[in-house]
Amino acid sequence: MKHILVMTTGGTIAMIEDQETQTVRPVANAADLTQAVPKLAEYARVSVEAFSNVPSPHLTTRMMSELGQAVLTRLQRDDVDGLVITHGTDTLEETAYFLDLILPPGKPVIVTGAMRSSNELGADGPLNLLNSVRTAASTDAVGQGVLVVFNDEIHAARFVTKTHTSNVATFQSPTVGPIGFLDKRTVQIRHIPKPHAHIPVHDLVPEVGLLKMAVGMDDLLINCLLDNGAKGLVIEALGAGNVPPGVVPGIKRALAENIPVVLVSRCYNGIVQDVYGYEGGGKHLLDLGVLFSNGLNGQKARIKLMTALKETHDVQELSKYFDLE
Ligand SMILES: NC(=O)C[C@H](N)C(=O)O
Repeated sequence: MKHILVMTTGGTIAMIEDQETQTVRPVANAADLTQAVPKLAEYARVSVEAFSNVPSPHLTTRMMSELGQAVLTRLQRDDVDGLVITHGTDTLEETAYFLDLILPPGKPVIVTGAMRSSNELGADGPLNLLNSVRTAASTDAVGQGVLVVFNDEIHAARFVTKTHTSNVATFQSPTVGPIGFLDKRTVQIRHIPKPHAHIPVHDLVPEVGLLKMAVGMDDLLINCLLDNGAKGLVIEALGAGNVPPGVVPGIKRALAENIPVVLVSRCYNGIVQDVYGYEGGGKHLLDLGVLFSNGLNGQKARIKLMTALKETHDVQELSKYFDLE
């Protein structure tokens, strides 16, 4: 039987709803998670280790780096066949993608969580945990990069995103869909993710801003970030990758100061491209030296830039990371 290590970080999966106040708060012992699912023993020998017990909006980039190192050392152990990380759903996709970037391909690493706290009717944590252990113990999951298992679906970390504030089917992979699913009997991985960037760093550069574009915006916020030590910018552009003309001087300033600018779209589906040649259009931005994100959403492009900046500040070199997913 395979040995799967469950590392707990916190999140709603490790919370209970207070009946009096109707608010949700962390429980004392996150390790209780596995004890609540005796069926785990049918699929693997499971041990549990608490990394932290925080709601995921409290996670810092330093904690993310420390988690990355903790996961790396556990994966190097001969007696560990795979890892499941339980995590709050709010920033789950960022941690999953960071791990996907820094970990060598090999033993399965699954990230999961819950939308309903452990004592709520229809709590989804136990089944998500069981399905994650089943996936981690599956030979088909070996070498697929970090996966997110949620609501009977298996998603590649690089595309999955939280799409709903409360629904248990919140995790979706826009444009590409899930790579597989689970049913009562089987774990089915139906699509193999393409090779992706591997950036074997130990931590991230935190000073990377993420800015969403909206009608009539100018470069005020970009200048504010640059004046306050930003080392990189990710712009969530309009449509296929366009910004209002008033934003362009800020982008030019960033590039002149050797601050890389990465372009993603604020659209839920699709990728940014050099389609429009007008002032602030994708072609104009590409010609200025803006990097395109190859389908990542804003928060993931930010994680990639924060990670890649540990390796190089050279825009040409950085572009190689963004050519890959
Ligand atoms: N469903 C959840 O886990 C949400 C929670 N606020 C968290 O991210 O920690």
